[in-house]
Amino acid sequence: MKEAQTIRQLLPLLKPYPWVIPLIIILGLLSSLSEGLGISLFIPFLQSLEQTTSQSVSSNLLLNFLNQLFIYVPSNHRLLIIPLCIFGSVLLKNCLSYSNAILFSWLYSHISYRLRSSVFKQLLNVSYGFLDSHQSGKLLNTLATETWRACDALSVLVDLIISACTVFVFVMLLLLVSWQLTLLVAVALILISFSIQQVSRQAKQLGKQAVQANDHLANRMLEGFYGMRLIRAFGQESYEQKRFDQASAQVRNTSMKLDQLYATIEPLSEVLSAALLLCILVIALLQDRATLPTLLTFIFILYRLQPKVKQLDSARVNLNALIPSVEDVMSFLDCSDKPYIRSGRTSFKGLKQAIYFESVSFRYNPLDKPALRNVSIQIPRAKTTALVGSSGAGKSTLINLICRFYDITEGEIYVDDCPLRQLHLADWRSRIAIVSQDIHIFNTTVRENITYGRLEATEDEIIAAARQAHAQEFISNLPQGYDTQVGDQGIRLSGGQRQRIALARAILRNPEILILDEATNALDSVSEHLIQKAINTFSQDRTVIAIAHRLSTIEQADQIVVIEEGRVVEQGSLQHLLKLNGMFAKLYHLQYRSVLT
Ligand SMILES: Nc1ncnc2c1ncn2[C@@H]1O[C@H](COP(=O)(O)OP(=O)(O)OP(=O)(O)O)[C@@H](O)[C@H]1O
Repeated sequence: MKEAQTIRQLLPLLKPYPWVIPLIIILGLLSSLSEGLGISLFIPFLQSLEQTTSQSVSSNLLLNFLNQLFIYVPSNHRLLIIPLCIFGSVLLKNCLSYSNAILFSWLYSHISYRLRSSVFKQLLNVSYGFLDSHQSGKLLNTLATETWRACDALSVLVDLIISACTVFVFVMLLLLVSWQLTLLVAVALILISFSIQQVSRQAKQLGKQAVQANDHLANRMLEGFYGMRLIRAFGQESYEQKRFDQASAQVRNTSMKLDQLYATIEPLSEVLSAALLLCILVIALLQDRATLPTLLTFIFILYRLQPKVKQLDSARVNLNALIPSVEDVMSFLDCSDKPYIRSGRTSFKGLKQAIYFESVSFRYNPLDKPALRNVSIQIPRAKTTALVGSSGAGKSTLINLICRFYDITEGEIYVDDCPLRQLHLADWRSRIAIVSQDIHIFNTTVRENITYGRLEATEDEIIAAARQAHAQEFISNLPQGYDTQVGDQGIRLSGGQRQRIALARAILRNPEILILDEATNALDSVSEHLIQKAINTFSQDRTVIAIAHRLSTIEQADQIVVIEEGRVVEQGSLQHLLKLNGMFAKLYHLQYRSVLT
């Protein structure tokens, strides 16, 4: 049964609360029992109307039990006592159902919270390699939509359990009232259930299509957000609108089909059930085996059973439609098939001599060509190392490996004499700050953006960092100073201002190793001058690794590493490399000198 498979997948979610589902089942059973008892009490009540109770000794266990209940109640009091008992059981049933609903809402909110948190944690921990190979829209859809749908599956599961409890109790009652009629009902119910099964199969198919359509739509939304400038600049609004509408139409069509499918369940179930009820009534009356009160009670129980069976069927169909969402979230949370960057145990006390690359090779994917090949370099402490090379040479890859965003495929990186992989990851990264060209500015205040470098920094430290990054002046001219909201991606700031905020963030972190990925796009000369000045002061006595695009960085570097097609082709000081008259000298004269002339 597919439902059983889904339930098994949902079980890990329930693990932290092992007592809740048994409690829900017990409450569900008790509530069904009290409802069943309330309905059954109509038999002695109707019999007392006929005033036949005292003489009736039936072979029916249930009837005898109910008669025994009121044997000591004088018949003229029964008309009052029995309705009171019926009311009592209705009251009890509703109290138990209410408790179950409250318990479930508690469980639902706790589990959905845990699930969202686990999905986000997975997103933060899984290796970049995994993220690279998945579309961000798909990941966003998993986090934003499928997580909710997976929680809905849990809610449907609980509906299923409660309905199953009620159906179980009511079927037991029916058996006690008349097993022959119950058998007839059972055969008919199986037939009804079989027709619902067909609907259920279709629902699962549609559920899969719905997940795909949602993934696709989320992708289009993301592309729309991030590509907004490009779309407008290239006048592609109508093209993008068309692509978005197509993705949106797919979502509309699948969700409409799913809704239509859900809508068929109720009428289908009701028509088949009505036919069933009428058949039973006719058969029972023709056979004249049941007394009228018993028959009425049987039909009344059956009547109350109908919505429960319908609920059970809807729950099964819904559960099937939600299986793809559960699978999507569970497979994302499954740690066994994903790469992770594991932290080492050695704590990092500070760089003493150098970072050594020893015959390091790396490829992003096993089938890709290597991004770094057999790289052996030394990055000495408290010196500036400039990485130079043409686009796609492997400079950023080298930085990625130093930050351990990826793990090397061959060779070893040593921090002094300790392999990088053995260092405590958070320790190591806490000593690094990156000022990169693709700065991320959070949509919050200037202060929060700077404080991201060190969350516990004091106001004075924040201002000092901003001053050092030459950002204090423009920040104090902003409408609310440090409390100014900078907009999405810092849209309300200029490129140079964003860079200075990013620099202030790095300065506040007070890193031992500073990684600079210099902007290739030209900033205005004032901004560039200010940023360069700030970086120069800040770089003193720090280990700086710079992907160098500016002549000044190259000229101030203690060593230059030239990378081409993943290999280190030249290495040494500026003078040494110029004397070699090789690749760097060519690049230097062509690219950098031309900047001066
Ligand atoms: N996430 C990735 N997945 C797969 N391949 C990648 C990834 N990032 C980079 N590459 C590939 O690795 C090689 C080196 O790229 P890298 O980004 O290190 O170059 P780079 O020297 O920093 O270039 P640029 O100066 O243009 O930024 C390129 O062939 C690139 O296509």
